[in-house]
Amino acid sequence: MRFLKGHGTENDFVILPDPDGALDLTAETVARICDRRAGIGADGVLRVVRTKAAGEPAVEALAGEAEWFMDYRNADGSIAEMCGNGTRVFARYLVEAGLASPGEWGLATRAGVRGISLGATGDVSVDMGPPRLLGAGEASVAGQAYQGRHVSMGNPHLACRIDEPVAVLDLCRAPSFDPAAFPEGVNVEFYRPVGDHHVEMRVYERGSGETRSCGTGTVAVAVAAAVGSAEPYDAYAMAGGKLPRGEWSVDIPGGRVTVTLDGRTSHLKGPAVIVAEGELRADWLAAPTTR
Ligand SMILES: N[C@@H](CCC[C@H](N)C(=O)O)C(=O)O
Repeated sequence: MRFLKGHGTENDFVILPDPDGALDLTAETVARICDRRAGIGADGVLRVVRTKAAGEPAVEALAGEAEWFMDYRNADGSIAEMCGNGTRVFARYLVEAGLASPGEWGLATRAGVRGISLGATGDVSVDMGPPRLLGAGEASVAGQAYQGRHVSMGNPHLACRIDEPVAVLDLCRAPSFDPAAFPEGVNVEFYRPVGDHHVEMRVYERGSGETRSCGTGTVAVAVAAAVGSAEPYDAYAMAGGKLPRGEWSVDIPGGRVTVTLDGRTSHLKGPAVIVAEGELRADWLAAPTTR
């Protein structure tokens, strides 16, 4: 099985080209590939498949709008709706492989079609769609509770503002949250304002643990920071289309991205790097997991 390795602000992925949807990619195989000691190691897998061959009727219905589908899997093998950094890396791969042209085009995801904009080299910009503010939530780390905003970017986020530098948080263990409020699980971000329209952030991702960056999380944080505490939580949830405006710099452990909110939608801009390519051995793939 051919693979490539890439990252976007050190959120790293194994890319599996599967244009015709021939791969039977199980959760166990994804978890083995993403294992950082016994596999290649990654925060997730990006399966590159033609939208018409996605194998999921809701995605195949997008084939008229987007030639390619990003089938994103978390490191534990679970399936997620969206991955912001993944869209940039996926787009850079398609262009480098000659499967798409520099310019503007749509990419299918489980959260819908996302607008990609990129040149032959350099940063990739993605129209991430309108963030949805869904109310309040709470996460706890080492017995300390933090209040946050529930933001949907197609996938669920809980963006918690903290007053201390994000570096001091102990994210060796998953933050706890109310499973009744987040039945599908949640990606938990902690952010602190460090300047005008500038925040630092760390994230504990559903299905992958702490990562060095999370694109959908950076947008969720920019929205939470823009809304601040001035508005009651439900006011934004109920006010259709009343989204904030402004450009935000979000510092994550893996670098910096720019998030632009224009009152209607959100844009994420940042780097995307293809690092390596190779072949997964058939005998390793076929062998049972040994520890
Ligand atoms: N790292 C991603 C988000 C990946 C999915 C997430 N872990 C989930 O389960 O929702 C990003 O860059 O957005």
